[in-house]
This record gives sequence, C-alpha cells and structure tokens, in this order.
Amino acid sequence: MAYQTEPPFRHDQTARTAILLINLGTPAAPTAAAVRPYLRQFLSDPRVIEIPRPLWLPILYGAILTTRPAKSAAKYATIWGRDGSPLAVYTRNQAKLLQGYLGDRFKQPIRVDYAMRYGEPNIAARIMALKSEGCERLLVLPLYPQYAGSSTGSAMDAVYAAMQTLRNPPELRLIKHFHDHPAYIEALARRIETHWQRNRQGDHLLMSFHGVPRFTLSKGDPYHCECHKTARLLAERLGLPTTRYSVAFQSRFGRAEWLKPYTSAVLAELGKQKVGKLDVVCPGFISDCLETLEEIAIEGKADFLRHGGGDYRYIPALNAEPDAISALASVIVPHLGGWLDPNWNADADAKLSRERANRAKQMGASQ
Ligand SMILES: C=CC1=C(C)c2cc3[nH]c(cc4nc(cc5[nH]c(cc1n2)c(C)c5CCC(=O)O)C(CCC(=O)O)=C4C)c(C)c3C=C
Ligand SMILES: [Fe+2]
Ligand SMILES: [Fe+2]
Repeated sequence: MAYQTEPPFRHDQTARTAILLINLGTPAAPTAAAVRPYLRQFLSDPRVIEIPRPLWLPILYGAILTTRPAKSAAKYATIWGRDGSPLAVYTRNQAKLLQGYLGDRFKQPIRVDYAMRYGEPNIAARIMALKSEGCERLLVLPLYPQYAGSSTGSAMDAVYAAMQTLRNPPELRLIKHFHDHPAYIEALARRIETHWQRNRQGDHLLMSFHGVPRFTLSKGDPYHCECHKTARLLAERLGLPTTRYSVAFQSRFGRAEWLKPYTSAVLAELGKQKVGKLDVVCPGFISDCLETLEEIAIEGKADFLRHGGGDYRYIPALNAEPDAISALASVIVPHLGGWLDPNWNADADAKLSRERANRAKQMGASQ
C-alpha cells in the first residue's frame, strides 16, 4: 500500500480541530450527462445495492444507466436553483454558518468543512486538505439524523478508506446518529409550529422518511427503529395523539420490498379519507433536496389531490436556518470534549507559536 505524501509535520503550528459535515452528494448539473456519473458512483456502492456485483453490474450498466439519468435529470431541472442543486447549496451554507457559530463561541482554531459521499467535494480530498491546514483532530458528522448502513455507514466507510491512505492520520471521532437528540427534535418542532402559526394547524401531519430495503431491518439495520423514535419524540413534543399523525417511507428504488407503509400509499389513503388540510414534513432530511422538493412537495401533492385530498402543505427542511445551525452545534459540541481547551487564550497561544518557531529556526541554524 502506498501512503500519501503529506506536508511535513509543523511543530510551530497550533493543532487545529476540524469538523467535517458529510452529505450524500448531488449531480453537478440537471442534465443526463451530469446525472449519469453521479448515479453510477452512487449505485455502485455495495452499501447501497447489496446484490452480488456479477448480478448487479449488468443491470446497472444495462437498463439503469441508459434510461434513469435522463428521467432523473428532468426531475432535478424542476428544483434546480440559481446557485445549483439545493442539497449542495444548503450543505455549503450550513458549513459556513457553523464555522462562524463555533468559531465565535470557542475563540480558538476550529475549522468547519463539508464533503459529499458521491461527487464533489470528495471526502478523501477534503480530509487531506484539512490535514494540510494543520488539523490534527477530525470530528465527522454525517448529516443523516437516523443511522442507515446505506447512508451513514457508507459515509463512514469513505472516511475510513481516506484515513487508511494517510501516513500521519488525524485523531478521528464520528457521530453515528442524532435521531433522538433534544436539540434536533426541538428544531423540527419549532419549524412545524412556525408553519402552524402562519397557516393554521392542519388536520393531519404526515412524517415521511427516506425508505430502505425491508431486508436490512431483519439483518439488524437500526434505521427503521430510529425513524420511529424520531417520529414519536416529535409527536410528543408537539402534543399530537397517534390519530393525528402518520409515519411513512418514500423514494422506493427497484422492485424489492422496502420499508412500509409507502408514502405514496398513505397519501392516496389520506386523500380518499378526504383529509382537508394535510401538513407534510420529512424529518430524516436535514436539507431540502430532490427527494423532498420534487418527490414530496410536487409529486406527493399531486397524488394526494388526485385521490380527493384538500389542502397539501409541505413544511421545508431545517436547511441553513438559524435554528438548524444551533441544533447542529448542540449535536457537535459534546463530541469535542477534551479537544478544545476551556482555558485556551489566543494571545498566549500566538506567543507560544512564535517561541516554537524561533526555537525551530535556531535549531535549524545550529545544524
Ligand atoms: C436518509 C438518507 C438516505 C438513505 C437511507 C438513502 C438510501 C437509498 N437511496 C437510494 C437511491 C437513490 N436516492 C437518491 C437520492 C437521494 N437519497 C437521499 C438520501 C438517502 N438515501 C438524498 C438526500 C437524495 C437526494 C439527492 C439530491 O441530489 O438532491 C437517488 C438519486 C435520484 C434518483 O435518481 O432518484 C437514488 C437513485 C437507495 C437505493 C437507497 C438504499 C438502499
Ligand atoms: Fe436515496
Ligand atoms: Fe426519489
């Protein structure tokens, strides 16, 4: 194994702590040409598709990569913003705002960056860049509140793979999930309450989570349970009885059974029941993306109305709102224990760095 050539370790530099946010990734443009390599990388991941490669790759390179890129690109085109894909824009802004929030709070070197599991910015490249900036400690936060092997597990794999190539890897900490973190539940609850204040509370609240194949649950993936725990805590916080909300799973891919009930089936059922005002929230998505803005806000609305439903109101994700940033900070900070010196003093640190640099220079000169 060839290890990376790294910048020489600098003894005159203060060791910095880095926080790396990781999200799924998104195509570079809403075109078939840009969606194809994104889907190829995504759907080649054995954490995402667990079918043995000799069976799966002919299907992927045959039916899927010849037809899906154009269909998905047309969907991306309906949600694409001036600055690009919403997922990319929100993730970039979250990192920027967290940098300000944590930097102000700790008054010591702390660096917040982000990377994408598929596409750019690449996880290994960002870890290498952080190392080059002198980051000797790395805390990774995959931006998925509920752990699934196919999302968080895969992001962790990519981090471990990057660490394995480093000669002098940073200290590493990983946040596995925050599905029941009080700050995350509170931020979601406030998002919903703000919507209720503006639009009056609906007759029913649908909480829709991204689905995963059903067999992963029997094989021990905690995702299904974590989604239900988030839903229960959120409903308790909002004071909703079980008759006033539903939990469902969206974005089914392929023909195998996925977690049930399917969001499309629940929307049809609620439509048939003639629900007048339906509020819909996607608590598993920190940022709005194709799966919320197109599948839920556009397609889901059409499904509900077609089956006789009344008013359909999609509640946006936490995105880069102030409540979201402080909630993410509350998830992050306890994991920094022992890394940030509570008595850290910028002036003393600068003096120490200067002294170290002088000493290194003198030693160099005397050799
Ligand atoms: C909760 C997080 C997610 C899990 C778990 C997850 C599992 C999963 N996804 C697919 C297939 C696709 N997902 C796609 C888009 C997509 N998925 C998530 C999150 C999770 N996926 C997000 C945030 C997005 C949106 C990305 C964006 O650019 O906005 C897509 C691509 C779009 C399309 O062609 O439909 C696919 C494909 C599988 C198979 C899976 C678990 C096995
Ligand atoms: Fe997905
Ligand atoms: Fe989808």
